[in-house]
Amino acid sequence: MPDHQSGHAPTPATDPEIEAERAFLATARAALHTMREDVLTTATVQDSSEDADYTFTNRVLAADRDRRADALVDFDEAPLFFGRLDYPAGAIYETDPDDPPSHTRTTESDRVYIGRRHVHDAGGSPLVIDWRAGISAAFYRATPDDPQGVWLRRRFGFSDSAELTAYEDEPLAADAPAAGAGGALLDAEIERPRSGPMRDIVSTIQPEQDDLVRAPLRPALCVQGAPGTGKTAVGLHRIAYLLYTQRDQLRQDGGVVIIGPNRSFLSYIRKVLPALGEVGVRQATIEELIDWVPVRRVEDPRAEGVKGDSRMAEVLERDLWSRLCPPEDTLVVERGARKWRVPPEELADTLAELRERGIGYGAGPNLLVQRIAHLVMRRIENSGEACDSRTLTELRRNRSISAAARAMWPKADPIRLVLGLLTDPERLARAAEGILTPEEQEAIRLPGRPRSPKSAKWSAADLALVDEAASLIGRPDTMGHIVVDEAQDLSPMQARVIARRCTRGSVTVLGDIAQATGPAAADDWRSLLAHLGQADDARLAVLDRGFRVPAQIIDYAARLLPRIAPGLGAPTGVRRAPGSLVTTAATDLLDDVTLACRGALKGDGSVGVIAADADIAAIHQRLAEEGWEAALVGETEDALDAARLVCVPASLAKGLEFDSVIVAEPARIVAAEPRGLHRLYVVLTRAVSALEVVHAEPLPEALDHPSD
Ligand SMILES: Nc1ncnc2c1ncn2[C@@H]1O[C@H](COP(=O)(O)OP(=O)(O)OP(=O)(O)O)[C@@H](O)[C@H]1O
Repeated sequence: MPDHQSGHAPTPATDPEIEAERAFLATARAALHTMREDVLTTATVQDSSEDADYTFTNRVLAADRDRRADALVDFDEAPLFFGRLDYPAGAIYETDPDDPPSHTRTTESDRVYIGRRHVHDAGGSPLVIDWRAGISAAFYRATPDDPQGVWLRRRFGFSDSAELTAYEDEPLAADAPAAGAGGALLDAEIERPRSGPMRDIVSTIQPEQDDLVRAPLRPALCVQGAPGTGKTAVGLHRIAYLLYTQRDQLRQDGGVVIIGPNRSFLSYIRKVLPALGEVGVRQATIEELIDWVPVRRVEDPRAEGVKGDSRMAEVLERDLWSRLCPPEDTLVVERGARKWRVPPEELADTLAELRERGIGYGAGPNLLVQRIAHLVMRRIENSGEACDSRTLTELRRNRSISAAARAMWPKADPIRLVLGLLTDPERLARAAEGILTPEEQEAIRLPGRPRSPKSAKWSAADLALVDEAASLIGRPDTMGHIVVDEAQDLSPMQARVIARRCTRGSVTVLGDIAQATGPAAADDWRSLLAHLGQADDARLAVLDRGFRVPAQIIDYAARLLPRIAPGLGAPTGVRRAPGSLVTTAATDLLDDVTLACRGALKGDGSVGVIAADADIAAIHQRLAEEGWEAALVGETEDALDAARLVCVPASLAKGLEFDSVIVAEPARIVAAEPRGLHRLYVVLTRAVSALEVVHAEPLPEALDHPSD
């Protein structure tokens, strides 16, 4: 990172201002260390007896202590603070004539240091303020037009080993010291070469992003953003912010989960929240969230489209409730020497009345037993015999009554229910009549003739069906807040999976309609939000400044937009990088991809080679033969950490980024799937510095001859 202060002058290593800031950083680090030691040495044992309750309490207290200590770990590679706000003296801190001035409270100004976590000294005075605190918002939002009381904003520059090396001042009030043109540290941070997992952006969150990060828990927030506009970054920082402001409520409500499109992506983002001091957030794919059965099959796109359609919810509901079976015979209950009879019409009425109450299917059998027991008890009472609660308990356990209830309201298992429906054409035809066409019914049959859940080859789309069935039978566990990234790919049935888990409507939805590749993906946010149960009051926000991709590359990829998302405008790249885009007509694809890699590896940062799924293994092998250590995304979970050169199947490129990207044979990426052009748009927008498109076949027409 270049050294700059107040414009573009390099900061001399011996600059007394830098020395003073470094000394303060060392003080803050030492104070954080002491805070952690204090937590770790806090006694947690409440009672040393063997009493189970106390043992449990002790365990909870110890776990809480460990969590708090984890959140106070200082990171070698991340600076403890990254910014400073100067206010006129007395504006922030109360002045006590007995207190001598300090580094944060000088005679001219009150200084607020903004960092990853709160640090205070032994007397409890703040040294560093958590970026999520209310006062820190001005660091991200204050402008000369709206200084929010701030006199001067200072940003710090750090080396890779978190050594403070530079600062840059931005005067916000008219009487603040003037500075030259700033922004170099910000630009340098945004352009820093990429390698390994995603980093946090806490020091450079932009005002439009900050507005979303700090948006309240409700209403639901939906962010449409072009590639590289910071949606994922916003989602992760928003989680950290919400946990800071409403940790207890979120924990009580079931915690926070972030849902990403696949394991490689989740591995890519895994370090961001811990770097922000948040260690307990679950990161899962939607399949992991609803892992009813192991997924062993990739669904055919046509079947996936039908299985993901919300009409399947109706089919499942109809099939489940068709299991109710009004009795044909009179129920006879023997009790001692007497027999009590309930005719089938009365039992059928009871069944119908329960059904109309809108209870979950799973609650039915018990309630029905109770109702029938009551019917019998009333008969006993009418005969003059005195009954009490014991009579009712005894009747509820009566075998004839439970057998009748079981026959009328059979127990249901969600996995077996879906298995039965998708393997029995007649049953499916009954449940889907008037809802699915015969062709659609045919398309969603499970392959083979599986007899048991174990022998069936389930797909991810089947999981959402099982979850829907399970939700008709019982209630799933709910969560305090759910962030869904790449949400444009959710099928309506998957959206319903999420909707029923955030019953308080607390959800953040991030995505880009232009990047929707799922066969059942929505074409617009309003309809997806309706499936998420947020039709009425969700806030829909747009991010359109692209931080990842240089403008030249965005313009090139945006040629596809009129075809794939006619309503969406092209994003604005915040950087121009002349020469960042090269297209190479290859004579031999593998040779030319190899050549492109050789060139890209001469630069800094990561190199991603992206090709159609069917082609990537051959490319990977060829690069290995060249003697390069190339990782293959999808082969191991941490492929992105394993090497600088990474091969990526097009279907796993979503959400990832590399300094240089080489895209091999776009036409084959397009041809590989129904939404191939959308996939190509994703693939072309992964580069931070340079993109080389290598093609032996003609380029897709939309790219070669833009229609606008
Ligand atoms: N305010 C910022 N300061 C520095 N870097 C930023 C900022 N906002 C975004 N970035 C960087 O831009 C890149 C793209 O961000 P991110 O992955 O969050 O975008 P996205 O909108 O989710 O992209 P995609 O649609 O491709 O998944 C990341 O490297 C991120 O760190």
